[in-house]
Amino acid sequence: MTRVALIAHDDKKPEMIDLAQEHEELLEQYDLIATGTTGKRLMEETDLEIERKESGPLGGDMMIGAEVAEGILDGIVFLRDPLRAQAHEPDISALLRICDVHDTALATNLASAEYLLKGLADRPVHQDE
Ligand SMILES: O=C(CO)COP(=O)(O)O
Repeated sequence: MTRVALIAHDDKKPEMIDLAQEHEELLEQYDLIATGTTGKRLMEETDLEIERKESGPLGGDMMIGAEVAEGILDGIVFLRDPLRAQAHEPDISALLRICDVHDTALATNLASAEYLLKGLADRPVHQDE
């Protein structure tokens, strides 16, 4: 099953919730994971089942990065706040870097998130899945 991570910084959580509500049928087809608070908010506002990792500042980005390194994650929608500094910036940079290392699909704004979510639905499924 296609495995997708959803992450949003606080000021971007309303956008993430709108995105998930708009594409709920599509997202239901995916195995979803999220950082702690993003996952909690999404499950409150949609009927989606989401595996929650730690909150971002407590290591959630790194837990998702570990899945990228393991090769078990197909894509990430990470709605970052471009206007506010984050205390866990090193973790965020590490997650972005490991996505590039493993060529994992990563969308960091709404416009690209829509392409990513729709594109993953059309992608050829690997034989070992
Ligand atoms: O900080 C985050 C990503 O860097 C998101 O974490 P939360 O979903 O727990 O708010």
